[in-house]
Amino acid sequence: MASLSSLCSSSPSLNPKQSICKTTLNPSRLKTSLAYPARTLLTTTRTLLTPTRSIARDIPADLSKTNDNLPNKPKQLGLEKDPNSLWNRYVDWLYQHKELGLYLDVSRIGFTDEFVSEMEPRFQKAFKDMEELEKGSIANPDEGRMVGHYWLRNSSLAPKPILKTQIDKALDAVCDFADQVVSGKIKTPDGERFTQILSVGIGGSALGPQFVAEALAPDNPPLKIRFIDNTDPAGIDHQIAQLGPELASTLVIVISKSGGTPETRNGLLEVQKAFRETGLDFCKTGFDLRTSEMSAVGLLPAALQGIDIREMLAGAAVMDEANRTTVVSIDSYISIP
Ligand SMILES: O=P(O)(O)OC[C@H]1O[C@](O)(CO)[C@@H](O)[C@@H]1O
Repeated sequence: MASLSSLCSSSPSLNPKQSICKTTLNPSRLKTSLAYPARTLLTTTRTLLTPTRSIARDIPADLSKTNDNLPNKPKQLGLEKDPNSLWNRYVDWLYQHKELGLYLDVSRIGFTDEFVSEMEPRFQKAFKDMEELEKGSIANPDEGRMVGHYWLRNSSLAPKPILKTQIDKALDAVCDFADQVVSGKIKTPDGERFTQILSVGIGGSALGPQFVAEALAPDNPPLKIRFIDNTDPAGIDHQIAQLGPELASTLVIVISKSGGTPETRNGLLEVQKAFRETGLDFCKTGFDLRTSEMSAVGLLPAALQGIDIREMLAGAAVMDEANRTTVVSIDSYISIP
């Protein structure tokens, strides 16, 4: 059985030197660190903060002064008012992907048929560029980087066999680690199950996991997740205070693609301090990754919440397939009968 101490020292699958994405795509690495409490001498003195009320709620907006009342406002082409035209436009422009149960209604966006025609060459260029990206073209010339997001969803698309192997191995490692945490094989140093995840990261290193947690996590996930995604000291204190005694069974995940973002480091230092103040050690391990919601950065928090990440990837691959169209027209949309 994997133990926490072995994990903290050198778990082979999580060893930075064996990172999949680090050596795969470019030297710039995303670092994801895991930290665990080492003791449960919990004597927190932090108190919950009283939520403040937004001042905007106290000042009613004057809705009589909308843009519609401004003189000389140019008529926005493409915004139909007639109910029949609106319905036809809806029927023409509603996108539906039956397998995914996805609907996208762009009919209320104020573009005209002429605009769509004018943009056609640019659409075609975008489709071509996407095709090249999937094949491994350099998308970031400064850093000589390929963009492998599509391969994460379907590793057989990776342009080199070694990339495929590395992607598959990383996915296995994430699944294995998450399974062991969720099943309780990997425990806190006191032999308790982990109950909480605290994700520390900012901007792109927080938004994907936040979105997935909101959209896909079960109502009662095996581990609940919370985020420190800004530098607001009161907000950080609030997150830590809300953990209460469960700080002792919290798995901290620190995400940063550069590894040098001051805000993320501040968050990490604050969490470390909270551990220290409550008598908990903050032992670290880490692995280097590429930044993408569909890389370990997003997959690990998702798997720890009980989300079937292989299914999530399969769904994304189906959406990728749908996006490989080269047609932007009402003909490519499914009409409402
Ligand atoms: O992932 P890193 O390197 O910590 O960088 C985070 C920063 O990168 C961005 O995600 C994109 O530039 C910002 O929103 C954020 O401040």
